[in-house]
Amino acid sequence: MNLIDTAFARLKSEGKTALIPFLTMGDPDLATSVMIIQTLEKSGADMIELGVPYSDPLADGPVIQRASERALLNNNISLRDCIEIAEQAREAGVQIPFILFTYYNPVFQFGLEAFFELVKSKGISGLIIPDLPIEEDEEVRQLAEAANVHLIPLVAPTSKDRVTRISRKAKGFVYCVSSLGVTGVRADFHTGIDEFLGLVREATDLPIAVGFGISSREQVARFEKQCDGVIVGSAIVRQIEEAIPLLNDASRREEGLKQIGDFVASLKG
Ligand SMILES: O=P(O)(O)OC[C@@H](O)[C@@H](O)c1c[nH]c2ccccc12
Repeated sequence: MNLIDTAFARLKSEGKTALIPFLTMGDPDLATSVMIIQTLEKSGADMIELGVPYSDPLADGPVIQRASERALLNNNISLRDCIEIAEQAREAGVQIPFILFTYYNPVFQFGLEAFFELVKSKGISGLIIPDLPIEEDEEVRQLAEAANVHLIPLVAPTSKDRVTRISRKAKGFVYCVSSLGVTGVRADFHTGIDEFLGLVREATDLPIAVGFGISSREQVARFEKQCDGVIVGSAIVRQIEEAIPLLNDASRREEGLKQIGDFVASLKG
């Protein structure tokens, strides 16, 4: 059994929807990332997407691009550092599942076998690689399966014809992208989003989660009816960005963490 499966099974029995925050690791620094992860769990996160900063985040909007730049410029953190953060958070008592979020290049550079050896031993339960299409993911999928790490696919409203093929191979949950374009807070979503979510629901027995552009309790509530999980990235990364002056001042760090935690708790309702 994988922590993601047990989390969704518990939430389903409670009639609840998972709140899944995303954060960029190493922003503003490694030690603070562990504290933010603890804060996210305390504030109601049911699992967390741990984002590996990357120099060319092609699918990311400005907020996450800036977070990646800060993490890479300030700390030049590596993929290994990011995975170590997951282990430190576990050692600090965080129980919720971790989903490592990385573009393919850092994994390829690291070496597939070595990557899954490391991931397996550090308590990572899921993996999202947004630029790895199913046509090229056979080797990664087999290694992930052997490491009991769920390779979670993305489906977009433009890929209706691929939903069935992608869902058939999916593990953990299916990530439904709510809108076209890059990540970032939005006022509204793709016009056909409701029937798209219905299409994905029909195509898989796995939980489905929706992400892109979600930043308020109202928007989370809107998707809770149709989805088993709601992913919030940029809105939370923006809160982290705004809190950096507090987080960097030891005497005001708790105040900064509370600011982030209160925002996440407000999404949970
Ligand atoms: O930031 P948003 O609009 O809340 O969307 C979630 C997103 O941040 C996270 O899942 C993510 C971060 N980078 C990505 C790149 C592609 C797909 C998804 C992502």
